Amino acid sequence: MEKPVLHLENADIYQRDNLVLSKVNLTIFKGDFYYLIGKTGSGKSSLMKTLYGDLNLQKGTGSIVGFDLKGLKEKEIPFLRRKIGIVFQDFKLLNDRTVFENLKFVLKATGWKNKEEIKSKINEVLQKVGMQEQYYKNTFELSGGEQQRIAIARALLNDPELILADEPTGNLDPKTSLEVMELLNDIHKSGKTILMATHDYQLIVKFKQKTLKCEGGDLFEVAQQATV
Ligand SMILES: Nc1ncnc2c1ncn2[C@@H]1O[C@H](COP(=O)(O)OP(=O)(O)OP(=O)(O)O)[C@@H](O)[C@H]1O
Repeated sequence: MEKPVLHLENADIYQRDNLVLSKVNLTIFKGDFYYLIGKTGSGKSSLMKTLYGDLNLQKGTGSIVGFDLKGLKEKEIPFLRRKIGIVFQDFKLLNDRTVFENLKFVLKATGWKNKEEIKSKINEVLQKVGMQEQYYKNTFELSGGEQQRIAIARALLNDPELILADEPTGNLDPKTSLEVMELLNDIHKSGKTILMATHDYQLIVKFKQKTLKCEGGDLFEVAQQATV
């Protein structure tokens, strides 16, 4: 049987000593797209943080892109993060450099050395997000939507097995949110696996996907019509 990209079994998600989500069971296969919804404070970001190694998995079992989350060692985290692409609400770009330098920084930090290969990879991901003309700009010169496109390009650099997007449209106006969502939708259609936390009901209705909900300390899958 095909190995899942992400598998959690009876996983307890903690913030310090607080149990945020209990006994989470979740399996995501290559090519899946899941929304993660739930009220403020219901545990979406805590789950995401556990998945990218920012919070420890203390109880239960979990594997993600071939890494065992239980007992994940500090030194393994950079290697885990090379195999997942992370997109944040606040973009988290380096604002003292250009678009090109932001992307080059990540490639260099993940072992890329050849100048031509670096240039060609950066060109490839910028083309995917429709930003190839803007490579020389400082990131602070870009609009929010453009910054998020660059953050998505950055997430694609190492051809990740899974993209974790935590409220990627949370700082964007409704029209720009739709454009960024269209981009994520295209990336999904090209074969990528995506888990996206969102509050944005407009997007959930327009781009129907499987949906997980955090509520009352539980995580469960909901039918489309029950997502409100
Ligand atoms: N750094 C922290 N230390 C302790 N508790 C935290 C921390 N961050 C979040 N929490 C608590 O964990 C619980 C879940 O928060 P979390 O940020 O995962 O929710 P969320 O669903 O992502 O919310 P939002 O939609 O507002 O981003 C909340 O009760 C919150 O107060």
